Amino acid sequence: MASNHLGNGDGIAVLDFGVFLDGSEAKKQAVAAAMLDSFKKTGFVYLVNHGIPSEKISSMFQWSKCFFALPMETKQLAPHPPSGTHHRGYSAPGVEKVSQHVYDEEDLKNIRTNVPDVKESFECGWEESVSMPNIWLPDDNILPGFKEACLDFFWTCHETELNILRALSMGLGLSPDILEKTHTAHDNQLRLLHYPSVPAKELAENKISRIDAHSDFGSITLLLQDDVGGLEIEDPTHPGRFISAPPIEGALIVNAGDLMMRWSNDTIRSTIHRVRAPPNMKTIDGMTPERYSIPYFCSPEDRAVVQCLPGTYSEENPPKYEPITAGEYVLQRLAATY
Ligand SMILES: O=C(O)CCC(=O)C(=O)O
Ligand SMILES: [Fe+2]
Repeated sequence: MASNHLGNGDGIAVLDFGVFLDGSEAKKQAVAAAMLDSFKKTGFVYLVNHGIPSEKISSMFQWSKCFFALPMETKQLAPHPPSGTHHRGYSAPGVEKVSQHVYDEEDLKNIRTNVPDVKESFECGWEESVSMPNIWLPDDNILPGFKEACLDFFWTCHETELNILRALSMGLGLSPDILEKTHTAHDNQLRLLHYPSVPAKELAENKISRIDAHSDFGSITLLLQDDVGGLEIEDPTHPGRFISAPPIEGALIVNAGDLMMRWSNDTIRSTIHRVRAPPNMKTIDGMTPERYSIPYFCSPEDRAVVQCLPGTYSEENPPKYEPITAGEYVLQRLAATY
């Protein structure tokens, strides 16, 4: 059932999640255990038969291409607000800069100017949210169907998220609904990402970046990528070294975020990852291929207090983190990205 893309015991496991969705209790438990094991070792797992229909995925990538192909002035009609804390709408290339725990304004400005992240993104959440309202193109006629497609995809991903959280809870030996219970407010974020074609040399020499090394903030992230490649994760056995997390046909990548790491008292890793030049890329006139990806960031509801779960600490291994509300932690990280 489990295989491994690196062909050894240390890499990211590739699991058949269909066995969890349809299997007997014993089979569910086996998938849950294998998933937890991969999260503990690498912070990542690949899932096939994850429950998101492949037609919906291709269609969402098509919508993403149509959106980013609009003229810049049109995309700017759904502008991401200047502050990182209202994380909705369109961000042009170079505007958002992902960094790892840098909060000083001056330092952030320097990082942003010296090595810009050459990507553009569109973020949305659930439509009725009052705390973080969506920002759409002002006229439905500009890209008819786009908003509906995003919202439909949002809810499809949410279902898969809940199944993954059940598996994780079971893996941790806890009641299957323990994590799900704090995710019913679906304060999640669907992100469409486009990495335009850029000069290969500048990317290879790190004069520009696609997305710099960072960990995700929330509980888990579901990540879909096209077949271009370039995603890398920090090698858990050699900090500072990165290994490739290549696209696998039909597979969803799931990675754990900082809140999951805190919840599990560091048993689960929130692994640093980045997007670099794709390996063995075919350039055209010195330019890289463009790349599209779709992350879906899952967060517990803002009020949820994230504290080490039963079974993850003991007298010899006390809790490493103070309890924090999810809202407080995520806002603190988001504020540093713009
Ligand atoms: O584009 C990717 O594959 C990764 C994106 C990512 O890590 C993020 O948006 O947090
Ligand atoms: Fe990420």
